[in-house]
Amino acid sequence: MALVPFVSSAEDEPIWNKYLWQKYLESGEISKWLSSRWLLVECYFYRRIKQIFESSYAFKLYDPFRVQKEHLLESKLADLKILADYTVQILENLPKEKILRVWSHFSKFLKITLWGNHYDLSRPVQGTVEDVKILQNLDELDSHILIDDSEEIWKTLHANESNNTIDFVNDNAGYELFCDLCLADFLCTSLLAKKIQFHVKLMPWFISDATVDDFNWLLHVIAQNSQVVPSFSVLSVRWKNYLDSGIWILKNEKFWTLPIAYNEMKSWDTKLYEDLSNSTLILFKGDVNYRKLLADKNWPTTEYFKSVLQSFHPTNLAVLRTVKCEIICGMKSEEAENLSAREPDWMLSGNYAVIQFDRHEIVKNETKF
Ligand SMILES: O=P(O)(O)OC[C@@]1(O)O[C@H](CO)[C@@H](O)[C@@H]1O
Repeated sequence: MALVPFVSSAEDEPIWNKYLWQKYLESGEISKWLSSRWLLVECYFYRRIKQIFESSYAFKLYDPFRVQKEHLLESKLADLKILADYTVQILENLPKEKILRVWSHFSKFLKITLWGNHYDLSRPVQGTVEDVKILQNLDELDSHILIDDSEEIWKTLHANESNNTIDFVNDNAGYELFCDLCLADFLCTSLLAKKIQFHVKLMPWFISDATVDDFNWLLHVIAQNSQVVPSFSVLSVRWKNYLDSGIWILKNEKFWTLPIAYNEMKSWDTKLYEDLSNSTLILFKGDVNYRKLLADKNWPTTEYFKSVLQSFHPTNLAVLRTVKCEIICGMKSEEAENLSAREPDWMLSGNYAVIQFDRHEIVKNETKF
């Protein structure tokens, strides 16, 4: 069965169809469900679901995954409260803290948002996501972080003093998004960030990816529970203030729901590439973003992160990802083989993670936007 072109008045239709046409020209045949690249087929599948609703009058904006996403967040409300209490307590004392302690908080918030990526509905265990108590088990989880470039990220943010713009390319709604917002709050309160842009999805995507509605709904849920959870009230007021004052900006560009690898972003969406180039740091979250950074290729596991990014170097960038599919880079020699011998499914289990960083270096003849 073929991946037929889209018939839609949506703004992403021409670019989707141009991409499918280009694949046809490259291979000489129409892309098919069973023989095309995994990334293309998966993205096409979710875009196709969107098209079904798009063409209906009453269900144009319907999100078929909303119930699942709401259920996941509701089932995690107790953990949200624990994290909210922790965040409020740390941030209240932050101005008095010494720099070394601020670093240790930074590293903790990074790890919290890293493991938040575990809560992804595209790979549920028997209909629900297997629970890990992130905050309570943070230190034990350290041995499962295979690559940790947190210090490099910290140095980069410090080098630019308090002038940083940070871009989050978010992943899952609900608990993971809540972790992202706690990190973002930490970055603003500690003056490591002056402005933060969140990039969420334009349409329901990979079941639990966050959309603008999910973002607003999360804020609504914590505001609604403010009476009973005082830390929700603190965060809810502060986060609304960040958004109202333009310190936090919410975006949902069409590029994130295209099947295009990031090394091709500059030619397919120059404006987005330019916008990201003005940032101090881009934080990519999750497995699919990782796949797009690596152009979904099976690189040698020891290949440098910088080289797998190919031509994608808009600015400093980092990826925080729990490992859920069989591609990875930047590992030490024989590390992957040793892990495979011990735990054959380590690349699929989501029990391992990476924090990888690429420092931006201006290369000769590069146009810096
Ligand atoms: O991007 P996320 O939320 O971390 O992961 C999404 C995911 O579950 O979906 C894909 C399979 O459909 C895999 O790449 C990955 O395991």
